[in-house]
Amino acid sequence: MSEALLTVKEATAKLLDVVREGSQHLPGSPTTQALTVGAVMGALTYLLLKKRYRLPPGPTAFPLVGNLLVFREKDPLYMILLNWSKEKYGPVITLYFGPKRWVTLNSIDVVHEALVKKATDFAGRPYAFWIAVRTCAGSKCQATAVLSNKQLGTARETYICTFAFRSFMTGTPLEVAVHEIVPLAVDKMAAETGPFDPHVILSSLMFSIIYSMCFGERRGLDDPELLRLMHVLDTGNELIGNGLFEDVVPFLRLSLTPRARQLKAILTELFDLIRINVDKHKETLSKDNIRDMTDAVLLAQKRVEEEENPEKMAMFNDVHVRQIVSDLFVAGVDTTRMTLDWGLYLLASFPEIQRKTQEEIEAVTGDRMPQLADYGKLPYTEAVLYEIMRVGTGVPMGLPHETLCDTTVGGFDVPKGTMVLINHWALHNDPDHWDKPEEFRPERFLDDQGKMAPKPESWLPFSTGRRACLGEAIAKPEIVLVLACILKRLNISLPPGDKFDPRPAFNSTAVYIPKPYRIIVTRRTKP
Ligand code: HEM
Repeated sequence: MSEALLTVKEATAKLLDVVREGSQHLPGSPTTQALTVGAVMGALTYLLLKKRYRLPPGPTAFPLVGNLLVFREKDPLYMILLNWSKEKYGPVITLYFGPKRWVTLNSIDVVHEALVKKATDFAGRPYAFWIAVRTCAGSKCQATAVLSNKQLGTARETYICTFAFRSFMTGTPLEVAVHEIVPLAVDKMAAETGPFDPHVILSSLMFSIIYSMCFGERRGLDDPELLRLMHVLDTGNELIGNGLFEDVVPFLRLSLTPRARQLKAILTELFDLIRINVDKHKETLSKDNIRDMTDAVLLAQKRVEEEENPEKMAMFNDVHVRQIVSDLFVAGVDTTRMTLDWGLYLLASFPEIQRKTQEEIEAVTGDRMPQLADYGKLPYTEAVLYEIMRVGTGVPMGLPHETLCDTTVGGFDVPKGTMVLINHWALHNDPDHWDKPEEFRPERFLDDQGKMAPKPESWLPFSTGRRACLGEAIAKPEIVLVLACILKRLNISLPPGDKFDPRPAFNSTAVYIPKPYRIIVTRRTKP
Protein backbone atom coordinates (compact mmCIF):
# COMPACT_ATOMS: atom_id res chain seq x y z
CA MET A 1 0.00 0.00 0.00
CA SER A 2 2.73 2.48 1.12
CA GLU A 3 4.84 1.43 -1.90
CA ALA A 4 1.90 2.16 -4.13
CA LEU A 5 1.44 5.56 -2.48
CA LEU A 6 5.11 6.30 -2.95
CA THR A 7 4.81 5.46 -6.61
CA VAL A 8 1.81 7.79 -6.99
CA LYS A 9 3.74 10.54 -5.12
CA GLU A 10 6.82 10.01 -7.30
CA ALA A 11 4.73 10.00 -10.47
CA THR A 12 2.98 13.24 -9.47
CA ALA A 13 6.29 14.90 -8.63
CA LYS A 14 7.73 13.80 -11.96
CA LEU A 15 4.65 15.09 -13.77
CA LEU A 16 4.98 18.46 -12.03
CA ASP A 17 8.69 18.59 -12.99
CA VAL A 18 7.79 17.93 -16.61
CA VAL A 19 5.08 20.62 -16.52
CA ARG A 20 7.47 23.10 -14.82
CA GLU A 21 10.21 22.38 -17.32
CA GLY A 22 7.75 22.53 -20.23
CA SER A 23 6.42 25.89 -19.05
CA GLN A 24 9.93 27.37 -19.57
CA HIS A 25 9.51 26.80 -23.29
CA LEU A 26 6.06 28.33 -23.47
CA PRO A 27 5.78 31.72 -25.18
CA GLY A 28 3.92 34.70 -23.66
CA SER A 29 3.54 36.28 -20.22
CA PRO A 30 3.65 34.34 -16.92
CA THR A 31 -0.21 34.63 -16.80
CA THR A 32 -0.60 32.96 -20.21
CA GLN A 33 1.88 30.29 -19.14
CA ALA A 34 0.01 29.71 -15.89
CA LEU A 35 -3.28 29.42 -17.76
CA THR A 36 -1.84 26.99 -20.32
CA VAL A 37 -0.26 24.83 -17.62
CA GLY A 38 -3.54 24.91 -15.65
CA ALA A 39 -5.51 23.83 -18.71
CA VAL A 40 -3.08 20.98 -19.46
CA MET A 41 -3.17 19.84 -15.84
CA GLY A 42 -6.99 20.03 -15.85
CA ALA A 43 -7.23 17.97 -19.03
CA LEU A 44 -4.77 15.38 -17.67
CA THR A 45 -6.66 15.11 -14.37
CA TYR A 46 -9.96 14.75 -16.28
CA LEU A 47 -8.51 11.99 -18.43
CA LEU A 48 -7.01 10.22 -15.40
CA LEU A 49 -10.14 10.43 -13.26
CA LYS A 50 -12.77 10.11 -16.03
CA LYS A 51 -15.05 7.15 -15.44
CA ARG A 52 -14.13 4.43 -17.92
CA TYR A 53 -17.06 2.54 -19.36
CA ARG A 54 -16.82 -0.84 -20.97
CA LEU A 55 -19.26 -0.02 -23.75
CA PRO A 56 -20.92 -2.66 -25.96
CA PRO A 57 -19.18 -3.22 -29.30
CA GLY A 58 -20.40 -1.90 -32.62
CA PRO A 59 -19.31 -0.78 -36.07
CA THR A 60 -16.80 2.09 -36.40
CA ALA A 61 -18.54 5.43 -36.02
CA PHE A 62 -17.46 8.27 -38.32
CA PRO A 63 -17.00 11.83 -37.06
CA LEU A 64 -20.25 13.85 -37.05
CA VAL A 65 -22.43 11.25 -38.77
CA GLY A 66 -21.59 8.28 -36.53
CA ASN A 67 -23.23 5.20 -38.10
CA LEU A 68 -26.00 7.04 -39.92
CA LEU A 69 -24.80 5.57 -43.22
CA VAL A 70 -26.32 2.26 -42.10
CA PHE A 71 -29.68 3.69 -43.18
CA ARG A 72 -28.47 3.76 -46.76
CA GLU A 73 -28.19 -0.03 -46.83
CA LYS A 74 -30.76 -2.03 -48.77
CA ASP A 75 -31.87 -3.95 -45.65
CA PRO A 76 -33.65 -2.22 -42.77
CA LEU A 77 -31.64 -1.70 -39.58
CA TYR A 78 -33.44 -4.41 -37.59
CA MET A 79 -32.42 -7.07 -40.16
CA ILE A 80 -28.81 -5.83 -40.30
CA LEU A 81 -28.58 -5.88 -36.49
CA LEU A 82 -29.75 -9.50 -36.29
CA ASN A 83 -26.96 -10.49 -38.70
CA TRP A 84 -24.34 -8.47 -36.84
CA SER A 85 -25.44 -9.91 -33.52
CA LYS A 86 -24.95 -13.45 -34.80
CA GLU A 87 -21.82 -12.92 -36.88
CA LYS A 88 -19.82 -10.06 -35.37
CA TYR A 89 -20.72 -8.26 -32.20
CA GLY A 90 -23.02 -10.38 -30.04
CA PRO A 91 -26.51 -9.33 -28.89
CA VAL A 92 -25.70 -5.88 -27.43
CA ILE A 93 -24.56 -3.47 -30.14
CA THR A 94 -23.66 0.22 -29.89
CA LEU A 95 -24.51 2.59 -32.73
CA TYR A 96 -23.99 6.33 -33.03
CA PHE A 97 -26.67 8.36 -34.75
CA GLY A 98 -24.69 11.57 -35.19
CA PRO A 99 -22.99 12.17 -31.83
CA LYS A 100 -25.73 10.33 -29.87
CA ARG A 101 -25.03 6.87 -28.53
CA TRP A 102 -27.70 4.20 -28.94
CA VAL A 103 -27.51 0.72 -27.51
CA THR A 104 -29.52 -1.93 -29.33
CA LEU A 105 -30.64 -5.19 -27.69
CA ASN A 106 -30.96 -8.05 -30.13
CA SER A 107 -31.67 -11.24 -28.16
CA ILE A 108 -34.24 -12.19 -25.56
CA ASP A 109 -31.63 -12.80 -22.81
CA VAL A 110 -30.35 -9.23 -22.86
CA VAL A 111 -33.86 -7.79 -23.38
CA HIS A 112 -35.07 -9.73 -20.34
CA GLU A 113 -32.06 -8.59 -18.30
CA ALA A 114 -32.73 -4.94 -19.21
CA LEU A 115 -36.54 -4.72 -19.14
CA VAL A 116 -37.35 -7.21 -16.38
CA LYS A 117 -34.34 -7.69 -14.08
CA LYS A 118 -33.22 -4.05 -14.34
CA ALA A 119 -36.66 -2.66 -15.14
CA THR A 120 -36.23 0.66 -13.32
CA ASP A 121 -32.82 1.39 -14.89
CA PHE A 122 -34.22 1.05 -18.43
CA ALA A 123 -37.69 2.59 -17.89
CA GLY A 124 -37.00 6.09 -19.24
CA ARG A 125 -38.29 7.55 -22.48
CA PRO A 126 -35.88 9.88 -24.29
CA TYR A 127 -36.96 13.16 -25.78
CA ALA A 128 -37.04 12.40 -29.49
CA PHE A 129 -37.97 15.19 -31.82
CA TRP A 130 -39.81 12.92 -34.26
CA ILE A 131 -41.91 11.54 -31.42
CA ALA A 132 -42.70 15.04 -30.16
CA VAL A 133 -43.83 15.96 -33.67
CA ARG A 134 -45.84 12.80 -33.96
CA THR A 135 -47.51 13.06 -30.60
CA CYS A 136 -48.18 16.80 -30.41
CA ALA A 137 -47.06 18.38 -33.67
CA GLY A 138 -43.85 19.56 -31.99
CA SER A 139 -45.60 21.96 -29.61
CA LYS A 140 -44.03 22.53 -26.21
CA CYS A 141 -45.85 19.66 -24.54
CA GLN A 142 -42.64 17.77 -23.71
CA ALA A 143 -44.03 14.66 -25.31
CA THR A 144 -41.92 11.62 -24.75
CA ALA A 145 -43.94 8.92 -26.42
CA VAL A 146 -47.04 8.67 -24.38
CA LEU A 147 -45.98 9.21 -20.81
CA SER A 148 -42.97 11.17 -19.71
CA ASN A 149 -40.57 9.72 -17.15
CA LYS A 150 -42.18 11.84 -14.44
CA GLN A 151 -45.68 10.69 -15.35
CA LEU A 152 -44.70 7.04 -15.52
CA GLY A 153 -45.60 5.97 -12.00
CA THR A 154 -48.73 8.00 -11.43
CA ALA A 155 -50.46 8.32 -14.74
CA ARG A 156 -49.66 4.99 -16.31
CA GLU A 157 -50.84 2.65 -13.63
CA THR A 158 -53.45 4.68 -11.85
CA TYR A 159 -55.42 6.72 -14.32
CA ILE A 160 -55.05 5.28 -17.74
CA CYS A 161 -54.79 1.57 -17.15
CA THR A 162 -57.25 1.03 -14.41
CA PHE A 163 -59.89 3.56 -15.23
CA ALA A 164 -60.09 4.79 -18.80
CA PHE A 165 -58.86 1.59 -20.38
CA ARG A 166 -60.97 -0.89 -18.51
CA SER A 167 -64.07 1.19 -18.83
CA PHE A 168 -63.92 1.74 -22.54
CA MET A 169 -61.55 -0.13 -24.77
CA THR A 170 -62.76 -3.58 -23.79
CA GLY A 171 -66.14 -5.24 -23.39
CA THR A 172 -69.51 -4.37 -24.90
CA PRO A 173 -68.69 -1.07 -26.69
CA LEU A 174 -65.85 -2.76 -28.56
CA GLU A 175 -67.95 -5.81 -29.49
CA VAL A 176 -70.89 -3.68 -30.68
CA ALA A 177 -68.56 -1.54 -32.81
CA VAL A 178 -66.90 -4.62 -34.36
CA HIS A 179 -70.28 -6.24 -35.12
CA GLU A 180 -71.53 -3.08 -36.80
CA ILE A 181 -68.40 -2.12 -38.73
CA VAL A 182 -66.93 -5.47 -39.90
CA PRO A 183 -69.98 -6.32 -42.09
CA LEU A 184 -69.45 -3.00 -43.91
CA ALA A 185 -65.86 -4.00 -44.70
CA VAL A 186 -66.92 -7.53 -45.68
CA ASP A 187 -69.55 -6.15 -48.11
CA LYS A 188 -67.01 -3.79 -49.64
CA MET A 189 -64.51 -6.61 -50.19
CA ALA A 190 -67.17 -8.97 -51.52
CA ALA A 191 -68.25 -6.32 -54.04
CA GLU A 192 -64.82 -6.48 -55.71
CA THR A 193 -65.06 -8.62 -58.80
CA GLY A 194 -61.34 -9.38 -59.29
CA PRO A 195 -58.03 -9.09 -57.44
CA PHE A 196 -57.79 -5.93 -55.30
CA ASP A 197 -55.54 -4.33 -52.69
CA PRO A 198 -57.41 -4.49 -49.34
CA HIS A 199 -55.16 -1.97 -47.55
CA VAL A 200 -57.61 0.95 -47.59
CA ILE A 201 -60.60 -1.17 -46.57
CA LEU A 202 -58.72 -2.82 -43.69
CA SER A 203 -57.27 0.47 -42.52
CA SER A 204 -60.62 2.25 -42.58
CA LEU A 205 -62.14 -0.69 -40.73
CA MET A 206 -59.67 -0.37 -37.84
CA PHE A 207 -59.83 3.43 -37.95
CA SER A 208 -63.59 3.31 -37.69
CA ILE A 209 -63.50 0.91 -34.70
CA ILE A 210 -60.92 2.94 -32.76
CA TYR A 211 -62.64 6.20 -33.72
CA SER A 212 -65.86 4.98 -32.20
CA MET A 213 -64.04 3.78 -29.04
CA CYS A 214 -62.22 7.09 -28.63
CA PHE A 215 -64.89 9.59 -29.66
CA GLY A 216 -68.16 7.64 -29.40
CA GLU A 217 -69.16 8.34 -33.01
CA ARG A 218 -69.60 5.76 -35.78
CA ARG A 219 -67.91 6.73 -39.04
CA GLY A 220 -68.66 4.85 -42.28
CA LEU A 221 -65.72 3.35 -44.16
CA ASP A 222 -65.98 6.01 -46.89
CA ASP A 223 -66.27 8.88 -44.46
CA PRO A 224 -64.05 11.67 -45.86
CA GLU A 225 -62.66 12.62 -42.42
CA LEU A 226 -61.69 9.02 -41.72
CA LEU A 227 -60.01 8.63 -45.11
CA ARG A 228 -58.15 11.90 -44.61
CA LEU A 229 -56.93 10.74 -41.19
CA MET A 230 -55.66 7.53 -42.74
CA HIS A 231 -53.80 9.50 -45.36
CA VAL A 232 -52.32 11.68 -42.59
CA LEU A 233 -50.97 8.69 -40.64
CA ASP A 234 -49.76 6.82 -43.74
CA THR A 235 -47.88 9.89 -44.96
CA GLY A 236 -46.60 10.53 -41.44
CA ASN A 237 -45.18 6.99 -41.13
CA GLU A 238 -43.43 7.29 -44.45
CA LEU A 239 -41.98 10.73 -43.64
CA ILE A 240 -40.71 9.52 -40.24
CA GLY A 241 -38.95 6.59 -41.94
CA ASN A 242 -35.75 6.27 -39.91
CA GLY A 243 -36.23 9.43 -37.82
CA LEU A 244 -35.58 13.10 -38.46
CA PHE A 245 -32.28 14.99 -38.85
CA GLU A 246 -33.52 17.26 -36.05
CA ASP A 247 -32.93 14.38 -33.64
CA VAL A 248 -29.28 14.14 -34.57
CA VAL A 249 -28.54 17.84 -35.08
CA PRO A 250 -30.64 19.68 -32.45
CA PHE A 251 -30.00 23.20 -33.79
CA LEU A 252 -31.97 22.24 -36.94
CA ARG A 253 -35.08 22.39 -34.71
CA LEU A 254 -34.81 26.19 -34.87
CA SER A 255 -35.76 26.22 -38.56
CA LEU A 256 -36.93 22.74 -39.50
CA THR A 257 -35.82 20.62 -42.47
CA PRO A 258 -38.43 20.37 -45.28
CA ARG A 259 -39.29 16.79 -44.23
CA ALA A 260 -39.94 17.80 -40.61
CA ARG A 261 -41.98 20.79 -41.78
CA GLN A 262 -44.09 18.54 -44.02
CA LEU A 263 -44.57 16.05 -41.18
CA LYS A 264 -45.58 18.75 -38.74
CA ALA A 265 -48.00 20.31 -41.20
CA ILE A 266 -49.75 17.06 -42.02
CA LEU A 267 -49.98 15.90 -38.40
CA THR A 268 -51.48 19.22 -37.36
CA GLU A 269 -54.69 17.95 -38.97
CA LEU A 270 -54.77 15.03 -36.55
CA PHE A 271 -54.13 17.23 -33.51
CA ASP A 272 -56.77 19.74 -34.60
CA LEU A 273 -59.28 16.93 -34.78
CA ILE A 274 -58.26 15.64 -31.33
CA ARG A 275 -58.44 19.16 -29.86
CA ILE A 276 -61.91 19.78 -31.30
CA ASN A 277 -63.19 16.43 -30.05
CA VAL A 278 -61.69 16.84 -26.56
CA ASP A 279 -63.13 20.37 -26.25
CA LYS A 280 -66.59 19.15 -27.32
CA HIS A 281 -66.43 16.30 -24.81
CA LYS A 282 -65.32 18.66 -22.04
CA GLU A 283 -68.36 20.86 -22.55
CA THR A 284 -70.79 17.95 -22.27
CA LEU A 285 -68.95 15.70 -19.79
CA SER A 286 -71.19 14.00 -17.22
CA LYS A 287 -69.67 11.58 -14.75
CA ASP A 288 -72.88 9.51 -14.78
CA ASN A 289 -72.75 8.97 -18.52
CA ILE A 290 -69.26 8.12 -19.74
CA ARG A 291 -69.67 7.80 -23.48
CA ASP A 292 -66.22 6.85 -24.71
CA MET A 293 -62.48 6.83 -24.09
CA THR A 294 -62.14 10.62 -24.29
CA ASP A 295 -64.79 11.01 -21.56
CA ALA A 296 -62.95 8.40 -19.48
CA VAL A 297 -59.64 10.30 -19.73
CA LEU A 298 -61.40 13.60 -18.94
CA LEU A 299 -63.07 12.04 -15.92
CA ALA A 300 -59.69 10.75 -14.76
CA GLN A 301 -58.43 14.34 -15.04
CA LYS A 302 -61.42 15.59 -13.01
CA ARG A 303 -60.66 13.11 -10.24
CA VAL A 304 -57.08 14.36 -10.07
CA GLU A 305 -58.35 17.94 -9.84
CA GLU A 306 -60.66 16.94 -6.99
CA GLU A 307 -57.70 15.49 -5.07
CA GLU A 308 -56.17 18.99 -5.20
CA ASN A 309 -52.66 17.59 -5.36
CA PRO A 310 -50.68 20.22 -7.34
CA GLU A 311 -47.96 17.74 -8.32
CA LYS A 312 -50.45 15.34 -9.88
CA MET A 313 -52.46 18.15 -11.43
CA ALA A 314 -49.35 19.45 -13.19
CA MET A 315 -49.07 16.07 -14.92
CA PHE A 316 -52.67 16.03 -16.06
CA ASN A 317 -53.40 19.40 -17.64
CA ASP A 318 -55.42 19.90 -20.85
CA VAL A 319 -52.37 19.42 -23.07
CA HIS A 320 -51.73 16.06 -21.41
CA VAL A 321 -55.35 15.02 -21.94
CA ARG A 322 -55.07 15.79 -25.67
CA GLN A 323 -51.72 14.05 -25.81
CA ILE A 324 -53.03 10.92 -24.08
CA VAL A 325 -56.10 10.72 -26.34
CA SER A 326 -53.94 11.27 -29.40
CA ASP A 327 -51.39 8.65 -28.27
CA LEU A 328 -54.10 6.08 -27.59
CA PHE A 329 -55.72 6.78 -30.92
CA VAL A 330 -52.46 6.55 -32.90
CA ALA A 331 -51.01 3.63 -30.90
CA GLY A 332 -54.32 1.79 -31.09
CA VAL A 333 -55.00 2.27 -34.76
CA ASP A 334 -51.57 2.01 -36.37
CA THR A 335 -50.48 -1.22 -34.71
CA THR A 336 -53.79 -3.06 -35.09
CA ARG A 337 -54.31 -2.14 -38.75
CA MET A 338 -50.74 -3.25 -39.57
CA THR A 339 -51.37 -6.56 -37.85
CA LEU A 340 -54.65 -7.05 -39.73
CA ASP A 341 -52.92 -6.12 -43.00
CA TRP A 342 -50.23 -8.79 -42.44
CA GLY A 343 -52.94 -11.17 -41.20
CA LEU A 344 -55.08 -11.15 -44.33
CA TYR A 345 -51.99 -11.34 -46.52
CA LEU A 346 -50.68 -14.38 -44.64
CA LEU A 347 -54.05 -16.15 -44.47
CA ALA A 348 -54.57 -15.59 -48.20
CA SER A 349 -51.07 -16.95 -48.86
CA PHE A 350 -51.55 -20.08 -46.73
CA PRO A 351 -55.02 -21.51 -47.59
CA GLU A 352 -54.63 -24.63 -45.44
CA ILE A 353 -54.09 -22.50 -42.32
CA GLN A 354 -57.07 -20.33 -43.30
CA ARG A 355 -59.26 -23.43 -43.67
CA LYS A 356 -58.27 -24.76 -40.22
CA THR A 357 -58.98 -21.37 -38.64
CA GLN A 358 -62.43 -21.23 -40.26
CA GLU A 359 -63.18 -24.78 -39.07
CA GLU A 360 -62.38 -23.83 -35.47
CA ILE A 361 -64.47 -20.65 -35.68
CA GLU A 362 -67.43 -22.64 -37.10
CA ALA A 363 -67.13 -25.27 -34.38
CA VAL A 364 -67.17 -22.72 -31.57
CA THR A 365 -69.63 -20.12 -32.88
CA GLY A 366 -72.07 -22.21 -34.96
CA ASP A 367 -74.58 -19.90 -36.65
CA ARG A 368 -73.94 -16.81 -34.55
CA MET A 369 -71.34 -14.04 -34.95
CA PRO A 370 -68.08 -14.52 -33.01
CA GLN A 371 -68.03 -12.64 -29.71
CA LEU A 372 -65.36 -11.32 -27.36
CA ALA A 373 -66.30 -14.09 -24.92
CA ASP A 374 -65.04 -16.61 -27.54
CA TYR A 375 -61.49 -15.36 -27.01
CA GLY A 376 -59.79 -18.13 -25.08
CA LYS A 377 -61.97 -20.80 -26.72
CA LEU A 378 -60.28 -20.41 -30.12
CA PRO A 379 -56.71 -21.64 -29.50
CA TYR A 380 -55.87 -22.26 -33.14
CA THR A 381 -57.10 -18.79 -34.15
CA GLU A 382 -55.15 -17.29 -31.26
CA ALA A 383 -52.04 -19.17 -32.37
CA VAL A 384 -52.60 -17.78 -35.87
CA LEU A 385 -52.66 -14.26 -34.40
CA TYR A 386 -49.43 -14.91 -32.46
CA GLU A 387 -47.74 -16.19 -35.61
CA ILE A 388 -49.03 -13.20 -37.63
CA MET A 389 -47.54 -10.89 -35.00
CA ARG A 390 -44.24 -12.79 -35.08
CA VAL A 391 -43.88 -12.82 -38.87
CA GLY A 392 -45.36 -9.33 -39.27
CA THR A 393 -43.68 -7.56 -36.34
CA GLY A 394 -45.47 -4.24 -36.85
CA VAL A 395 -43.28 -2.19 -34.48
CA PRO A 396 -39.90 -3.77 -35.35
CA MET A 397 -37.75 -1.71 -32.97
CA GLY A 398 -40.42 -0.75 -30.43
CA LEU A 399 -40.34 2.69 -28.89
CA PRO A 400 -37.02 4.10 -27.66
CA HIS A 401 -36.06 3.67 -24.00
CA GLU A 402 -33.53 5.69 -22.02
CA THR A 403 -31.39 4.57 -19.08
CA LEU A 404 -32.22 6.48 -15.90
CA CYS A 405 -28.87 5.66 -14.21
CA ASP A 406 -25.51 4.06 -14.97
CA THR A 407 -26.23 0.36 -15.47
CA THR A 408 -25.09 -2.78 -17.29
CA VAL A 409 -26.46 -5.28 -19.77
CA GLY A 410 -24.92 -8.41 -21.29
CA GLY A 411 -21.72 -7.73 -19.32
CA PHE A 412 -21.26 -4.20 -20.77
CA ASP A 413 -21.68 -0.78 -19.19
CA VAL A 414 -24.56 1.43 -20.28
CA PRO A 415 -24.15 4.99 -18.96
CA LYS A 416 -27.09 7.04 -17.68
CA GLY A 417 -28.96 8.82 -20.46
CA THR A 418 -28.16 6.24 -23.17
CA MET A 419 -30.90 5.61 -25.74
CA VAL A 420 -31.88 1.95 -25.91
CA LEU A 421 -33.69 0.18 -28.73
CA ILE A 422 -35.31 -3.25 -28.42
CA ASN A 423 -35.06 -5.18 -31.67
CA HIS A 424 -38.42 -7.03 -31.56
CA TRP A 425 -37.95 -8.15 -35.17
CA ALA A 426 -34.67 -9.87 -34.21
CA LEU A 427 -36.32 -11.62 -31.23
CA HIS A 428 -39.02 -12.93 -33.58
CA ASN A 429 -36.58 -14.16 -36.21
CA ASP A 430 -33.79 -15.47 -34.01
CA PRO A 431 -32.82 -18.91 -35.38
CA ASP A 432 -31.60 -19.91 -31.90
CA HIS A 433 -35.17 -19.59 -30.59
CA TRP A 434 -37.40 -20.44 -33.54
CA ASP A 435 -37.27 -23.48 -35.76
CA LYS A 436 -37.24 -22.17 -39.36
CA PRO A 437 -38.32 -18.65 -38.40
CA GLU A 438 -39.04 -17.77 -42.04
CA GLU A 439 -41.96 -20.25 -42.10
CA PHE A 440 -45.53 -19.26 -41.17
CA ARG A 441 -46.47 -22.01 -38.74
CA PRO A 442 -49.10 -21.25 -36.03
CA GLU A 443 -48.68 -24.75 -34.57
CA ARG A 444 -45.45 -23.63 -32.91
CA PHE A 445 -47.63 -21.88 -30.28
CA LEU A 446 -49.77 -24.97 -29.50
CA ASP A 447 -49.20 -27.91 -27.14
CA ASP A 448 -49.86 -31.60 -27.88
CA GLN A 449 -53.57 -31.18 -27.07
CA GLY A 450 -53.98 -28.26 -29.47
CA LYS A 451 -54.22 -25.74 -26.60
CA MET A 452 -52.12 -22.58 -26.40
CA ALA A 453 -48.73 -23.64 -24.98
CA PRO A 454 -46.90 -21.27 -22.56
CA LYS A 455 -45.80 -18.21 -24.50
CA PRO A 456 -42.34 -18.73 -26.07
CA GLU A 457 -39.98 -16.33 -24.28
CA SER A 458 -38.73 -14.82 -27.54
CA TRP A 459 -42.28 -13.75 -28.58
CA LEU A 460 -42.48 -10.17 -27.42
CA PRO A 461 -44.45 -7.91 -29.80
CA PHE A 462 -45.88 -5.87 -26.90
CA SER A 463 -42.53 -5.66 -25.09
CA THR A 464 -42.29 -6.19 -21.33
CA GLY A 465 -41.41 -4.41 -18.07
CA ARG A 466 -42.39 -0.95 -16.89
CA ARG A 467 -42.95 0.42 -20.38
CA ALA A 468 -44.75 -2.58 -21.86
CA CYS A 469 -47.62 -1.81 -24.24
CA LEU A 470 -50.74 -0.62 -22.44
CA GLY A 471 -52.96 -2.03 -25.16
CA GLU A 472 -52.04 -5.74 -25.20
CA ALA A 473 -55.19 -6.84 -23.36
CA ILE A 474 -57.32 -4.90 -25.85
CA ALA A 475 -55.44 -5.57 -29.06
CA LYS A 476 -55.35 -9.39 -28.91
CA PRO A 477 -59.10 -10.06 -28.41
CA GLU A 478 -59.96 -7.20 -30.76
CA ILE A 479 -57.90 -8.55 -33.67
CA VAL A 480 -59.03 -12.14 -33.07
CA LEU A 481 -62.66 -10.95 -33.08
CA VAL A 482 -62.21 -8.92 -36.28
CA LEU A 483 -60.37 -11.78 -38.03
CA ALA A 484 -63.00 -14.31 -36.92
CA CYS A 485 -65.85 -12.08 -38.16
CA ILE A 486 -64.14 -11.68 -41.56
CA LEU A 487 -63.21 -15.36 -41.97
CA LYS A 488 -66.73 -16.40 -41.02
CA ARG A 489 -68.05 -14.60 -44.09
CA LEU A 490 -65.25 -14.66 -46.65
CA ASN A 491 -62.73 -17.00 -48.26
CA ILE A 492 -59.56 -15.16 -49.17
CA SER A 493 -56.88 -16.13 -51.67
CA LEU A 494 -53.97 -14.64 -53.61
CA PRO A 495 -54.39 -14.22 -57.36
CA PRO A 496 -52.76 -17.12 -59.28
CA GLY A 497 -49.00 -16.59 -59.53
CA ASP A 498 -48.75 -14.13 -56.60
CA LYS A 499 -46.60 -15.21 -53.64
CA PHE A 500 -46.09 -14.03 -50.07
CA ASP A 501 -43.25 -11.48 -49.85
CA PRO A 502 -41.98 -10.71 -46.32
CA ARG A 503 -40.00 -7.60 -47.39
CA PRO A 504 -41.39 -4.36 -45.96
CA ALA A 505 -43.08 -1.69 -48.10
CA PHE A 506 -40.34 0.82 -47.20
CA ASN A 507 -37.17 1.00 -45.14
CA SER A 508 -38.17 2.30 -41.72
CA THR A 509 -37.22 1.44 -38.14
CA ALA A 510 -40.58 2.72 -36.86
CA VAL A 511 -42.98 0.42 -38.71
CA TYR A 512 -42.92 -2.85 -40.66
CA ILE A 513 -45.70 -2.74 -43.25
CA PRO A 514 -46.28 -5.28 -46.05
CA LYS A 515 -45.73 -4.21 -49.64
CA PRO A 516 -49.00 -3.59 -51.49
CA TYR A 517 -50.56 -6.98 -52.28
CA ARG A 518 -53.78 -8.18 -53.92
CA ILE A 519 -56.37 -10.69 -52.80
CA ILE A 520 -59.47 -12.31 -54.25
CA VAL A 521 -62.44 -12.89 -51.95
CA THR A 522 -65.56 -15.01 -52.28
CA ARG A 523 -68.52 -15.05 -49.92
CA ARG A 524 -68.94 -18.20 -47.88
CA THR A 525 -72.33 -19.85 -47.85
CA LYS A 526 -72.67 -19.55 -44.08
CA PRO A 527 -73.71 -16.10 -42.72
C1 HEM B 1 -50.98 -5.16 -32.43
C2 HEM B 1 -51.12 -4.27 -31.53
C3 HEM B 1 -50.03 -3.57 -30.74
C4 HEM B 1 -48.67 -3.77 -30.71
C5 HEM B 1 -47.85 -4.78 -31.50
C6 HEM B 1 -48.11 -2.82 -29.78
C7 HEM B 1 -46.77 -2.72 -29.47
C8 HEM B 1 -46.24 -1.79 -28.58
C9 HEM B 1 -44.83 -1.68 -28.27
C10 HEM B 1 -43.72 -2.54 -28.83
C11 HEM B 1 -44.70 -0.66 -27.38
C12 HEM B 1 -43.39 -0.15 -26.76
C13 HEM B 1 -43.09 -0.85 -25.46
C14 HEM B 1 -41.73 -0.48 -24.90
O1 HEM B 1 -41.31 0.65 -25.05
O2 HEM B 1 -41.04 -1.35 -24.32
C15 HEM B 1 -46.02 -0.13 -27.11
C16 HEM B 1 -46.29 0.90 -26.24
C17 HEM B 1 -47.56 1.41 -26.05
N1 HEM B 1 -48.73 0.95 -26.59
FE1 HEM B 1 -48.96 -0.59 -27.86
N2 HEM B 1 -49.13 -2.06 -29.27
C18 HEM B 1 -50.32 -2.49 -29.82
C19 HEM B 1 -51.59 -2.01 -29.57
C20 HEM B 1 -51.88 -0.98 -28.73
C21 HEM B 1 -53.22 -0.49 -28.45
C22 HEM B 1 -54.51 -1.05 -29.06
C23 HEM B 1 -53.08 0.54 -27.57
C24 HEM B 1 -54.12 1.42 -26.94
C25 HEM B 1 -55.32 1.57 -27.30
C26 HEM B 1 -51.66 0.68 -27.29
C27 HEM B 1 -51.12 1.62 -26.43
C28 HEM B 1 -49.77 1.72 -26.13
C29 HEM B 1 -49.24 2.71 -25.22
C30 HEM B 1 -50.06 3.77 -24.50
C31 HEM B 1 -47.84 2.52 -25.16
C32 HEM B 1 -46.79 3.32 -24.38
C33 HEM B 1 -46.57 2.80 -22.98
C34 HEM B 1 -45.60 3.69 -22.19
O3 HEM B 1 -44.86 4.50 -22.75
O4 HEM B 1 -45.55 3.57 -20.97
N3 HEM B 1 -50.97 -0.26 -28.00
N4 HEM B 1 -46.94 -0.85 -27.86
